[in-house]
Amino acid sequence: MPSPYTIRWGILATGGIANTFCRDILCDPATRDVSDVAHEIVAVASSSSASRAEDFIKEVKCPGSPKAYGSYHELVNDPNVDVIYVATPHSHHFQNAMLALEAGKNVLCEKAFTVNAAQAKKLVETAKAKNLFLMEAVWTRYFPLSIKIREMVKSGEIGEVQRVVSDLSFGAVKDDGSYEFEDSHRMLNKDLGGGALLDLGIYALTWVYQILYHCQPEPREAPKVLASMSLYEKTGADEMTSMMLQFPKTKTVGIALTGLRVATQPDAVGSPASGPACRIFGTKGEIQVIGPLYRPTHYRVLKKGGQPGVVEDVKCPIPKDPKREGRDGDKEGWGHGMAWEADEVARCLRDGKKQSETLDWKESIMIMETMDEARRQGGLEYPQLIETDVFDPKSPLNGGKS
Ligand SMILES: NC(=O)C1=CN([C@@H]2O[C@H](COP(=O)(O)OP(=O)(O)OC[C@H]3O[C@@H](n4cnc5c(N)ncnc54)[C@H](OP(=O)(O)O)[C@@H]3O)[C@@H](O)[C@H]2O)C=CC1
Ligand SMILES: O=C1OC[C@@H](O)[C@H](O)[C@H]1O
Repeated sequence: MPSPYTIRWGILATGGIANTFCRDILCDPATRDVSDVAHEIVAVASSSSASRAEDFIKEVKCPGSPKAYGSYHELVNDPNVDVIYVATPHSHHFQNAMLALEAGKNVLCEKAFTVNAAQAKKLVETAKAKNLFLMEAVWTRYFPLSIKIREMVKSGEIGEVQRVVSDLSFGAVKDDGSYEFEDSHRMLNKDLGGGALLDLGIYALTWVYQILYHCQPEPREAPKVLASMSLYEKTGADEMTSMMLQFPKTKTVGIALTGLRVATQPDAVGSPASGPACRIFGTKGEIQVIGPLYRPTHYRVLKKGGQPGVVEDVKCPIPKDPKREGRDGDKEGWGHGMAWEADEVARCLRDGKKQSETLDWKESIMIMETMDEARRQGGLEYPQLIETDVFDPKSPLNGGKS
């Protein structure tokens, strides 16, 4: 068997999702039936210090001898790195991804891609000009469950799809109504691009887009957007955003909901008892996706005229790597579902592709435009430092060092 195409990752930031991502890409690809590509972590950077990067390398039990850097600048200039994973808060994505692209590095950037569409366009222009790969890390799109559902929609399994309703909301408030997060936390802090829309709303929109936009035949049309938003009185970040997307040519409608005060599934995350988090309505039936919509592992197909109570009920568990030690007492081993998007990056690099067909630049920009429009209607603006589309390698968001 030919050896897998192995890509060398540089990890930019050492927070929660960087940890999960690294553990996932260090799982044996065979556990998810992958043999054509593989991953290696060759460098990690923390804006705090090189010793924080060293600690992180130990935390994720990274094999080999990855470099530990105390600045993002050093990381992007490491000649051994093929691709940078940007895992900072939303506020930082544009400046950090530009830093990497300007240094000639391919980029996988966490969601939401940027703070606004103008920034996303600048990233794309730069990737194009420098002939580099660039992708927004919406991992959910690469789940086998998502691929299967898009195939069912395209093949007409539930007839013509007319409507999608999707919701990703956290009930993150205590009994006294105050938030479980500090106001300075990235979920609520406008300096870090906080609020429901950029953090969670992107997934509700992902489900609308991957069905009603992505499954359209070319040329695909952009939606008209009507939004309602309520802002948290203490920080001004959005705590509830509801969007209606109308695609006039196909006469379809998507409703994307997100919020921090009420939960999609108040009983338990992943519980079907609270009902599906996404409903895809077709003329011959319906597909229901059980949440959470960022990491779904369960869907149902209901057919028109079917026997009452008889549904196709499908579970898609995320493979674990039994050879890796359990995480935080998780005896099942590692594997959270993030490796599929990393496999896509590896295949694109191997095949010389600069963007992923599953979430291409045009669609990422369009989703940012939808969020811009929701923010315009809702009156949500972020500080100029994080809204600017002017790249500054010395920006405090890049660690302030040149
Ligand atoms: N795909 C998914 O399922 C998930 C995606 N995310 C996305 O990942 C990104 C990061 O989220 P998460 O890992 O939860 O965030 P964390 O706060 O846990 O980590 C963010 C990291 O960014 C770096 N950073 C640099 N400047 C700042 C700053 N001013 N304030 C805070 N952190 C800073 C820090 O790393 P260092 O000090 O090493 O530089 C920090 O550890 C977000 O875009 C979020 O939307 C988050 C959770 C899940
Ligand atoms: O992307 C995400 O998915 C999981 C959530 O817990 C997190 O807030 C968000 O950033």
